[in-house]
Amino acid sequence: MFIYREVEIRKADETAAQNGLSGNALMETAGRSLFLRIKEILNKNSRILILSGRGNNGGDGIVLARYLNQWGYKVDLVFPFGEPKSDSASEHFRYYKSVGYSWSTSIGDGPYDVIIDALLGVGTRLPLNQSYQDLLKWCNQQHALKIAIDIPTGVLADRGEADIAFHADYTFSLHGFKPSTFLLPSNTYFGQAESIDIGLPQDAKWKIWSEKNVKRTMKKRGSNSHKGTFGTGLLVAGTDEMPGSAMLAGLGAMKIGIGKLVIATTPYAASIIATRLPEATYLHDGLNKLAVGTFPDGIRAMAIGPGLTDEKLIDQVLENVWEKEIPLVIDAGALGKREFAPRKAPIIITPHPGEFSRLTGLSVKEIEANRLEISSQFALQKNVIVVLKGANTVIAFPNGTGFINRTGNAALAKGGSGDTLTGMILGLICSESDITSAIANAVYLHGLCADELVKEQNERSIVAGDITNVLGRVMNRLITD
Ligand SMILES: NC(=O)C1=CN([C@@H]2O[C@H](COP(=O)(O)OP(=O)(O)OC[C@H]3O[C@@H](n4cnc5c(N)ncnc54)[C@H](OP(=O)(O)O)[C@@H]3O)[C@@H](O)[C@H]2O)[C@H](O)CC1
Ligand SMILES: [K+]
Repeated sequence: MFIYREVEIRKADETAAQNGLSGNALMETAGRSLFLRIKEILNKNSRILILSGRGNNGGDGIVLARYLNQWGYKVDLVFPFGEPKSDSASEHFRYYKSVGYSWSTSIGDGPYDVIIDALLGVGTRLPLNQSYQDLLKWCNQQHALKIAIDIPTGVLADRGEADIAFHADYTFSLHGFKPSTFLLPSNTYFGQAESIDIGLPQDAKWKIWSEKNVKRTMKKRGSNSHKGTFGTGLLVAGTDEMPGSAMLAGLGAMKIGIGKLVIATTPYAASIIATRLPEATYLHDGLNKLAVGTFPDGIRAMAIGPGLTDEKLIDQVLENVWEKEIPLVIDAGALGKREFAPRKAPIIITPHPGEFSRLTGLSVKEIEANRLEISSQFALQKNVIVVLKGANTVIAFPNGTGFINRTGNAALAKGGSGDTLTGMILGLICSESDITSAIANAVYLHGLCADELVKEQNERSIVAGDITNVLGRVMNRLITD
C-alpha cells in the first residue's frame, strides 16, 4: 500500500505519457477501475449523482458515469461549475456525449441515494470559493452514501488542512493514497479509504506497513537458537517516582522476544519491577553509573528515557554512549532539545507530537497537519529515525523513505503506552537482524495489541500494562515458518 504526494503523481503521469500511456488512457483505466469497485457497494436501483469538476478529477467522474450508464444504473452526471476544460476530461466528455448519455449543469430534484464527488482532486487549492462551499454543505446534508474520488473535495493532497469538505463514507484513491488521508484534520473526511490500481508501476517512498509486511519479515525462531541469539538490551529508565515506566518498557522488550535485558534504574524502582519482571537483571543507580562511564558488557542495543527526569545526568549518559556502535532509542525524558551530533550507529527517537513540537519548534497543529513531511525532513537533516507517535504513527528514515502504521486505537492514548512501545522497539532491534522492519513491526504489533484488547473491553479501561498481555497471542497469529 503506497502513498504519493501530488508531485509524485504528476511525475508518474508524465513518465507514462512520455512513454506511450496517455493521460486519456490513464483516465479510462481510472474510471473503469472505479466502476468495478464502486458497483460492489451500489444497489442497482440507487439514484446516483456524480458531481464532476472541470479538471481531471471530473474526468474520472465522466468515465465512471459512462460505465454506470452502460450497465443500467440510474446516474445523473452534473457539472455544477461548467463543462470540463482539461484535455483528457474534454475528450472523455466528447466520447460520453457521442454514445448518447445525458448530463447537466444543474442538480436534479433528487433525492439521491448515492453522491459521488469528482469535483476536485490533487489539483485542489484552498480556500474554496463560496459556490464550492455551498455545494459541499448541501452534499453533506443529504442522506446519501457519499463516495469521493481520489480525495474528498475540500482537502489538499499533501497537507492536513481542510476547508468545508465532502464528508465521504468511502474514498477511492487512484494509484495510491495521498498523504492527507493520514493527516489532521483532513483524515476525518475520508471515511473508509482504499487505493485503486490504475496500472502504473508502484514506486513510492512512503508505504503503509501492513500485516503482509509483518508476516514477511518476522519468522519463527530456529530450534537451535539460544538467549545470546536474541541479544542483550540495556534499558535506562524509571525513577523512584516513576518505577512503572521502566517496568512497562521492560515488559515490552521481554515479551517481544529480547534475549536478555539489563534495566538501569534506581534500587527502589528495581525492587518493585523485579516482582513482575524477575527475568531482567538490574543495574542499581544505573543512571548515575552510566553517567560516570560504567557500561555493561555485551549490549546490542540501548533505550533511554521512560520515566527519567534528570536532564544533566541523561546528557552525560548520552555523551558517554554516543560513540558506542549500538542502536540507541531515545524517548520521553531523554528527548530534550539536542543537536544529534553525527553517530555511526542508528539513533531512533520516539516523540509524541508534543515532544516533537519541542524538538522542532513547530506547533502541534502544524505537525499534525504535515506529520509525514516534517518527520521526513527531520530524519534527513539530523540523520535519525523518527517514530512520531499518535494516530497513524509515522516512521521516517534518513534516506527519505518511511512507513505509516495503521494499527492502534484510542486505548493507546494513556500514560505508559509510549514506554511499552519503547521497550518493544528495543526488544525487536536486539532480536531481529533488520532494523527497518524491526522498528516498523514493533509499532505495528503495539497497535495491534490495542486492537485486540478493544475486542474484549472498552478502550477506556485498557491500561498500558494490558498491551503486553496479548502480545504473545497476536504474534502467534502473524508469525509462521
Ligand atoms: N495518476 C493518477 O493518479 C491519475 C489521476 N487522475 C485524476 O486527476 C486528478 C488531478 O487532476 P487535475 O486536473 O490536475 O486537478 P483537479 O481535477 O484536482 O482540479 C483542477 C481544477 O480545479 C480547479 N480548482 C482548484 N482549486 C480550486 C478552488 N479552490 N476553487 C475553484 N476551482 C479550483 C482548477 O481551476 P483553475 O482554473 O484555477 O486552474 C482546475 O481546473 C487526480 O486527483 C485524479 O482524480 C487522472 O484521471 C488519471 C491519472
Ligand atoms: K474528489
